[in-house]
Order: sequence, then C-alpha cells, then structure tokens
Amino acid sequence: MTSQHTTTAAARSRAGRPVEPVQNPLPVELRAVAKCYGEAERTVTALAGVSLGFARGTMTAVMGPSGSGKSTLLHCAAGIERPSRGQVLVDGTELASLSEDELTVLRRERVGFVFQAFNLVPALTAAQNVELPLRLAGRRAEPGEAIAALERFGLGDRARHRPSELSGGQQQRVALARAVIARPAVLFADEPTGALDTHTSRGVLRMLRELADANKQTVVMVTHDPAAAAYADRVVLLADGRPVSELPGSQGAEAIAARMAALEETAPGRTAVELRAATAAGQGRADKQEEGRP
Ligand SMILES: Nc1ncnc2c1ncn2[C@@H]1O[C@H](COP(=O)(O)OP(=O)(O)OP(=O)(O)O)[C@@H](O)[C@H]1O
Repeated sequence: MTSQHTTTAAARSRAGRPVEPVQNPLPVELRAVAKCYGEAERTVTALAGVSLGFARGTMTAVMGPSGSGKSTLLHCAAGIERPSRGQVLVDGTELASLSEDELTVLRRERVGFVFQAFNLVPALTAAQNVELPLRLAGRRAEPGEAIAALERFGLGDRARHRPSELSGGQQQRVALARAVIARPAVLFADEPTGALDTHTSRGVLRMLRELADANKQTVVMVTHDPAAAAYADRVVLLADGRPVSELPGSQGAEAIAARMAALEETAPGRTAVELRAATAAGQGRADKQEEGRP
C-alpha cells in the first residue's frame, strides 16, 4: 500500500552520490502503540499494541465493541493524546520527537478531526466555527469560503446560527465542514454520522469517499454502523485494544455486520487468538450469506 514515489532530497547521500531511493512514508503509521490510563491497580489498557498504516487516498473504518479502544486509537493517531508506548508517525515524522508547539503546528496543518462531541465554539456562528482552523493557521478565509464548505454539507442557510440554535445532526455537519475546510492530508472522524438520519448520513459518507478518491486525502473514521463502514476501502475491527480482524468495505454491510456480531458474541477477556478465531468464523458465515448459502 505504500506509495512508490521517491523523495528526491533523500535520494542523494551527503557526498552527492545517488543512494537507495526512500519510499514516501505513509501519511499515518502506528507502530506497536499502547495506551494506558490511570495508575497501579486502577490502570486501564485502552490500546494494547496497535500496528497499522493508513495509505494516501484511502478511507478506513475502525469498528469494535464499546470500550475496545477506537476513540483512543484515533486520538493517538492524530497526536491529540500521547501513547504510553510505541510510535506514531505522520508523514514519517515521529510525533514523540516533536515539542508541544511543533505538534500543534503539525496537527493544524496536516490533520483534521471531527470529535464525537462536535466541540463547536458556542459563542461563534456556524460560519465562524468553520473558519476557525484557517484563522488559527493565520490564514484569512476567502469571501464565501466558509459558506461554500457549509453548503457542501447542506447547511448554507444556517451560516449565521450558533450551535445552540442547530440540531445535533446540523452541529455534526458544521464540525465536518470545519474539519475539511483546510484540506487536511488526513481526516480523522469519530462517529461522523452518529447523529444523522440515513439520507444525510449517505451524503456525508459520499463526501468522505470523495475526499479520498478525488483529493487523495486519507480518511480514518470510527463507526458502529456497518452500512457506513461499507463506504471504506478497509474495515479494521478492534477488540480489547487490538486489531483482531480486517476486511474490505466492498464486502458490504452484511458481511461487516456478521464480523461485528462475531466479535460482540465473544466474551471479554478472551485471548487475541480466540478473538481472531471467532471473527474468522464470522467471516465464514458472511461468505456463505454472500454466496446465498444458509
Ligand atoms: N481518559 C480516560 N481515563 C481512563 N480510562 C479511559 C479514558 N479514556 C478511555 N478510557 C478507557 O479506555 C478504554 C477504551 O476507551 P475508548 O473511548 O477508546 O473506547 P471506544 O471503543 O471508542 O468506545 P465507545 O464505542 O464506547 O465510544 C475504555 O475502557 C475506557 O473506559
């Protein structure tokens, strides 16, 4: 999945001789990332060693039972939280090597994030909320830029409303417009369609798909909805803080739901090997369904 392009600067040694070309790094890569909260006997292991890469121009859905570590994975990958162990690399730069200020700049310039709780600023209008990432980056929004972003999410007529004057689904779409306005290389979205009806949800998912296909942005979203996950190139299933299974979104919502069901049937505390076996069994059931077998 790694891009085959080479970096020219890295393609020469100090002596000026050509050296082995260095492949472009993945936009986001996690290497054995673990995250624990709390101390001593109150320690909770939210991530127990996650190694995943997200390629340019792809859309990935992260699924798993409640508490399996999905939001923590997104927060660590986006540099919002620091892992307890392991490495997170954005465009090949290890986040732990950055100061807080450098991390803030990288997040602002490379990463967009849609939070479960939307995190809109209550005192600002929808349009002002959408413009915020540009202002924080020291850029003045072009006239009509925020309205255009809101229009893409069907909210052109709500630009002057404050969050308290919008429904949950409308606030979610303002949060999406805010996350995409600066065209981040990587967009993380935690339940981006959680508050939306089926019709609006499809529109948002098509938009996210387009960001990956047309703009070559990398989209990573957490979802509980197999129909939403079916828009992704790749569905990663987490259990107990680890990826235990993966399937292409093109297998469709039923196959994804079957794998999820297999995971949820599995009692907490099972080993990763047992979880893999259970999800493989779920895949067998999904394959039979796809083939029309009982
Ligand atoms: N700040 C925190 N302090 C202590 N424990 C936490 C904290 N954040 C998350 N956890 C714990 O880490 C584990 C993973 O949480 P996380 O929110 O990543 O799960 P999730 O899969 O996103 O869940 P959900 O689907 O319910 O949103 C859970 O057991 C949770 O209770």
